[in-house]
Amino acid sequence: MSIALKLDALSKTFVVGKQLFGPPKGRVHAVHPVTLEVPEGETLGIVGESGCGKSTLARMLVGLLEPTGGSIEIAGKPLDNADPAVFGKRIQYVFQDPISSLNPRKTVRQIMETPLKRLHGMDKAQRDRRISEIFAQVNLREEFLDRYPHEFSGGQAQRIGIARALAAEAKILILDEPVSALDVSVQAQVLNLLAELKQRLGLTYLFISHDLAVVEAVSDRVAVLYFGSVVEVGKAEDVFSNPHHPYTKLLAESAPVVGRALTAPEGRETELPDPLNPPKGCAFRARCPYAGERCAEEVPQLTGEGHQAACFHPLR
Ligand SMILES: Nc1ncnc2c1ncn2[C@@H]1O[C@H](COP(=O)(O)OP(=O)(O)OP(=O)(O)O)[C@@H](O)[C@H]1O
Repeated sequence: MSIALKLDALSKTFVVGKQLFGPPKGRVHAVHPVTLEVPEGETLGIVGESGCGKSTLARMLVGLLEPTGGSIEIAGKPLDNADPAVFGKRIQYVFQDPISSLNPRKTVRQIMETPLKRLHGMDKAQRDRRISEIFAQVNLREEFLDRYPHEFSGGQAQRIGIARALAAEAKILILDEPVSALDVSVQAQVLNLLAELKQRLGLTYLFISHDLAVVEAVSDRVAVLYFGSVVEVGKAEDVFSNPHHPYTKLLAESAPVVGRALTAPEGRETELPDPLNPPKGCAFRARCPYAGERCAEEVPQLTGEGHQAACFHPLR
């Protein structure tokens, strides 16, 4: 199977509190070096609490943020220093909040036309034909084309967001919490549509979400992010039913109540460490019931075949 997306030691550090004179106040390692391969046609779920680096990772993948280190390859071609249009044709982003991610001053037709003109140089007749084709694929009526984003329900607006991403003809979509702003009944419709499009168009998805139940249902594999690092990766059914990393177990036990604070064993921290003052060793150790001396000294790396975890005391 060929590899759609390959990340090699991809990382992002933000410099915060820049001063005119003197050193910056600090650095936030939002994404530690991440190495991952996503085979063509796979849905890779990415889960983790707020602040663990999901959006930073996703933004680097679509060229919205410049990586500090490492590289991104799509279908074997590096994307280093690529033009935004090159990113756009290879990988597209579907945003969490569909209505506010669409330009409120443009009609849906204008929104759809932009990528067709800019990325594919299509003339008017070609654009009209392509827009009709895409609208049929996402089950939207063409009469919607002359309306503005605020005239739509959340579910319709998310279909428009998906339609816009399809217009670029990219084979990889980053779905950033694509259904979490929608009513439960509409969530299922949008997830079914995404599944159908993936089959029909041979797409590869990165599906980012807080909602483990949704991620488990839609993903082939899952990567668990903690404090900017992938701490566990494996087949979706294995990762949640048989977690190897104590953090994944904590996440799985906290599901499916979205937004509920994670619980921790008595006497243990419940919060993420301070990103400006990261701990030495394993970033999860203050919350971990199994933490020992080695965890305070060394950063565990991903180990294992297929199902991998970055832990000195993995659960079996
Ligand atoms: N522009 C920035 N400057 C400084 N720090 C940043 C910036 N963007 C993100 N961060 C920090 O990087 C870390 C990762 O943030 P990120 O938004 O990627 O997490 P997330 O998992 O997507 O969170 P959420 O689910 O809330 O969107 C956090 O500590 C955050 O405060």
